[in-house]
This record gives sequence, structure tokens and C-alpha cells, in this order.
Amino acid sequence: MERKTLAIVGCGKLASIIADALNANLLPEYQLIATYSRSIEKAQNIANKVNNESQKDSPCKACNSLEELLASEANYIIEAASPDSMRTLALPALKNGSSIVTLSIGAFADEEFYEEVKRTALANNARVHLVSGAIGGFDVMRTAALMGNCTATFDTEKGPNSLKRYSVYDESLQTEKRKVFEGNAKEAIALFPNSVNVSVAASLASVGPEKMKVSVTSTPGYIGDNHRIEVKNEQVHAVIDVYSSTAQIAGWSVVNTLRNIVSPIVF
Ligand SMILES: NC(=O)C1=CN([C@@H]2O[C@H](COP(=O)(O)OP(=O)(O)OC[C@H]3O[C@@H](n4cnc5c(N)ncnc54)[C@H](OP(=O)(O)O)[C@@H]3O)[C@@H](O)[C@H]2O)C=CC1
Ligand SMILES: O=C([O-])CC(=O)C(=O)O
Repeated sequence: MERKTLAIVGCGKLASIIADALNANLLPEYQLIATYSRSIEKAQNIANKVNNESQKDSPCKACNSLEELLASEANYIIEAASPDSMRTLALPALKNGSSIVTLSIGAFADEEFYEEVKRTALANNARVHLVSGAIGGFDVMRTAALMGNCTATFDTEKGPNSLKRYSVYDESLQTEKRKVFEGNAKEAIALFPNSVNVSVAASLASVGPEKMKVSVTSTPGYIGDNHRIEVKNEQVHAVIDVYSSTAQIAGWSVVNTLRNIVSPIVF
């Protein structure tokens, strides 16, 4: 069997889950051929993981630059870095004919970029797969939106420590529960670039980034994230509520998407 080739951009916690899944033979139809990260050590760590186990005979290369990774012309590039990185790699990857499986869906809050990505994918016979990540239910969101007159809200609860890197943080959040953000999905991803990709994903599946009403609440001592999405039209009221104590669900959702891509039965 000719295996499909994979490359990973962004070799952190979620990329590690994908390498472990390859080693656990959960992705037998795929071979990892290239990795790239901001630091070569991280790229080498992920390559070593598979080279020491499942790919002793077909080693994966740790690349020194994004250009080197793109030149590998992998069938699928997994983006597990950041929305900025997704913006940099999407068009050149698609022009090479590589499809993309992305976690940093926040990059698509920019409508012009989203449209250009769609056109480029179509022109090059490639596809962009938006993974379910830390949420799910894109099917019901898309269906409800298709029926017309749809509204949607996205409410996230997080612990204050996960907000420390953002401007909304102050020490009072350690003791006081507070709504730290209210706005739309476009504004949310601009303020929290690595933490609300899911809100942009849900908006693209329903009412779009500008119409999706988003709130972020900080709760003292809260472990993990809870994302509650409500989609309504005249006939449907759908609630998708996902709690996860870690972000690992997002890495596993990439594994699930890759399995779906090659499956005779598609969910
Ligand atoms: N859709 C969803 O549900 C979710 C999406 N995400 C997205 O997935 C991304 C990865 O998450 P996670 O693995 O937990 O994060 P980590 O911080 O553990 O890993 C991200 C890795 O990407 C690398 N990186 C960052 N920027 C660049 C860049 N411009 N070019 C190349 N490499 C880069 C970092 O490099 P280095 O360490 O080498 O410096 C780091 O190793 C998040 O940033 C977020 O955008 C995350 C959770 C859920
Ligand atoms: O892990 C989560 O709960 C969601 C997240 O970081 C993101 O959407 O970027």
C-alpha cells in the first residue's frame, strides 16, 4: 500500500499526540516525512519520536525552514503552530498541491484571506480540513445555518492562569469570577490569538466571524476549558457543550480527521 505523506508545522504538545498516534499504528495509511518548528530542536524531537519507533525504515526529516518543509510536497501538511503561521504557510502549501489539516482556524477570521485560500485550494486540487479541535458539532451548525435565519453564540469558561499572556489579565482574576471579553469571533481571536480558534471555527460553520457573539469568562481555580455553542433558527435549537481538562482533545481531533480522510465511511 502506497502511504500518504504527512508533514507537521509546529512541533509542540498537540504535534506530539499525532506522532504518538503514528507510533501506535492508529494512522497506518500515513507516513510522516517532514517536521518544522520555530526551533529545530522541537522539530527534531517529533521526527525522532517516529524515527525511533514506527518509521525506522523510512525516516522523517526535521527541516531548518518552512521552505524546506514545503519542498517535501507532502500530501497533507498538519498545522499545529499558530494562526500567524497558518497565514504564512497556507497559500504556498496549496500552490504546491499539498492539502492542509489545521488547528489554527483563527487565521480564517480574515474573510479576504479565507476566500483566497478557498480559490487557491480549488485551483490546485487541494483541500483545507478544519479540525473539530476542542469542540464539535460542525455538521449541525452548518445544517442549521443552511436552513436560514440562524443566530449563534459562543461562551467559553477558562481559568485565569490560561489568560496570563493576554492584556485582559490582572491578579484579581485569581480570586474573582469575571467576564473578561464580549464581542464577535473576529475581535476574540485578535485578542486571544492562541486560545479561541474554536470560536472562529464555529462561526465559519454557522453565521460567520462578525456575527458570532463570543464571551470569555475567567473563573478562579478553573482547570481546563468549557466551550458552549448555541445555534438557533426558527425550528432548531442546538447546544454543543464541550468540557475538556486539557487541550489534548484538539490533537486527537487531528488524528480523527486524518482517519476520516482515508475511511470508506465518513462521519
Ligand atoms: N482548534 C482548536 O481546538 C485548538 C487549536 N489550537 C492551536 O494549535 C496550536 C498548537 O497548540 P499546542 O501544540 O498546544 O501549542 P504549543 O505551544 O505546545 O506548540 C506550538 C508549537 O508551534 C511552534 N510555533 C509557533 N509559531 C510558529 C511558527 N510561526 N512557525 C513554526 N513553528 C511555530 C512552537 O515552536 P517552538 O517551540 O519550536 O518555538 C511550538 O513548539 C495553538 O497555537 C493554537 O493555535 C490549540 C488548541 C485547540
Ligand atoms: O483548547 C481550547 O480549549 C481551545 C483553544 O485553545 C483554541 O481554540 O485555540
